[in-house]
Amino acid sequence: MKEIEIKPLTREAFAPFGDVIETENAHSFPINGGKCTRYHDLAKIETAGDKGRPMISLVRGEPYPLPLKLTMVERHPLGSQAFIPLTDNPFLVVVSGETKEGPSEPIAFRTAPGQGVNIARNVWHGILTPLDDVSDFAVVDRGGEGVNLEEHFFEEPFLLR
Ligand SMILES: NC(=O)N[C@@H](O)C(=O)O
Ligand code: NI
Repeated sequence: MKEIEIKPLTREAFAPFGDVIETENAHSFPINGGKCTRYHDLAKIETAGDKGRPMISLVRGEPYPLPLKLTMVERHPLGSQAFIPLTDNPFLVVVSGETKEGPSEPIAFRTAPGQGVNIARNVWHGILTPLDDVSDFAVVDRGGEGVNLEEHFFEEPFLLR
């Protein structure tokens, strides 16, 4: 099994796959008489297809142990998908590029406390993978008609560590 090193998540490294949702180095400005700071326009929500619309859900996820055997990735052809942690627990973000034969070798990131991600439409990714403890997330993705899930199972799994 080929091993993949899990790296810290950065906006730059994740840029080809979507957005990192965090306050660090974000465009921000005071609102409400200076009582709040707005970290503005951090991610692009994409909703394509018939009756496409953005929707917000909450997800409570069980943690996965590491090293993790990655057998598949998925993608959503009709919309983006954002995971915004509601705890300080880290989670694993796995993405793959696209080749003529399908997803490329995956890249694995570990979030810092509070970091979220918005996975761009049609980008191959691993399913939500909390680490360390049960974790809650706000999920912003696409509702509407049509099939918005495509899965790819690797011939050989990868070991993420
Ligand atoms: N289905 C769902 O809400 N999440 C998955 O698409 C995932 O990427 O975890
Ligand atoms: Ni997904």
